Amino acid sequence: MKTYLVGGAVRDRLLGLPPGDRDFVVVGETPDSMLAAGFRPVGRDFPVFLHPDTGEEHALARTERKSAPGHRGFVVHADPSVTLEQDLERRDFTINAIAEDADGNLVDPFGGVRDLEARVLRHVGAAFVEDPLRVLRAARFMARFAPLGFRVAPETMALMQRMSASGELSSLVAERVWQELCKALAAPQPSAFLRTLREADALAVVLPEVDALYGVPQRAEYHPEIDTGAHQELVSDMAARLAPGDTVVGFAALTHDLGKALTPKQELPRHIGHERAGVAPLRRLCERLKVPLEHRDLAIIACREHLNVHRMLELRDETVLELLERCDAFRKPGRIEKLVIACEADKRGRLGLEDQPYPQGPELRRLHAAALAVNARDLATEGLDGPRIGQALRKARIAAIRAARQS
Ligand SMILES: Nc1ccn([C@@H]2O[C@H](COP(=O)(O)OP(=O)(O)OP(=O)(O)O)[C@@H](O)[C@H]2O)c(=O)n1
Ligand SMILES: [Mg+2]
Repeated sequence: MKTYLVGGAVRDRLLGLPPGDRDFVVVGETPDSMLAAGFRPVGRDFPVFLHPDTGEEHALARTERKSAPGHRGFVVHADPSVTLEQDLERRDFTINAIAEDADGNLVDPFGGVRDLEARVLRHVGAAFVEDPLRVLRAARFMARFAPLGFRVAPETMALMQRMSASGELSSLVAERVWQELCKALAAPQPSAFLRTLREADALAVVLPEVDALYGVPQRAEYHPEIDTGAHQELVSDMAARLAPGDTVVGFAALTHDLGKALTPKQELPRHIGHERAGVAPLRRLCERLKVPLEHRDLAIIACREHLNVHRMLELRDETVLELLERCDAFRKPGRIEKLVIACEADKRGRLGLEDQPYPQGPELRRLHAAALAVNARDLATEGLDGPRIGQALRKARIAAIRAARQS
């Protein structure tokens, strides 16, 4: 069987990055011969099979890579006459179109190694336009590779702009868009995802709520030199630095200020009420992209509460408890940690404040731990019951918060 390693695994090894999933392409086989060799099929529309021992994905060489509405992946036609080169020709980027045989020899007909060395993300050929998702893929590769010095080739950017103008991007299914956004948030520089999509005129199509922040001035006393769009970029990159790979924190950091696009447009805006105004566009975005509940819930909390967390040191003990209650922090204790990091990213994601400490974070963690240590069972043994136990619990928690603050 003629099997080649292809795509991300070859690319990342050549870049000296740790290996991720391995994808293989198989030449000269049919679905039947794969099944006869013990491979297991994946899905219905994919000529992709799992290796009987390793479980790794093996795709038949194919000449079409169209995405179809309603399908998560490609509708493809594979037949045993398709050559390796024909398969590589229809892939997205030259750096993803390098194959490696079992002896470690590279097959690189489109100059992928050269582009890796030159740090260029370049489309392979005219077939690039077959899948509009590739505009988003370009952006998420930039989130990962911009720190290594990569840029998008001008001819590829021009093609991406034409793809955006064609309107096809709006036909992408939610799951595929969310998957690319998630990969960008898990990368070291999510801002490069946003910038690449903006340059390609695609951000307004796939994330209009996020796009709306560009051109909106920031509150003057914070950093008048940049707009709210640039602020969300800095905050997203800071979140990626403080919690690498944590897309729940990353999504909350990205979306915490969506409301600023809706607060009155003044020359020196104060954005009063933006934390409440942001919830509606955030919910809309989450519904459209079918954002998982854990991501959605933290993002809504961060949006509504980020100002309270920043004001943490001045809040009354009762208000701290209310903040914890609104975060559902007693039933979901892991949440406060993530909220704190998203808020820290907001504060430190400001020009000149990158290396400043964020004392509100440790303080909220400490008070949360103190309030969590009070439990209803202890109160029940004091003979309380029903609604009185709820009141007693709140009182005891407020007392615990006060004691922790004074200690
Ligand atoms: N729309 C797409 C999706 C995938 N591919 C090809 O299929 C390979 C594997 O796809 P995938 O695993 O999604 O991407 P990787 O490049 O492997 O990146 P990752 O490291 O995220 O897995 C890609 O390298 C590329 O050659 C493509 O051409 N067009
Ligand atoms: Mg891969």
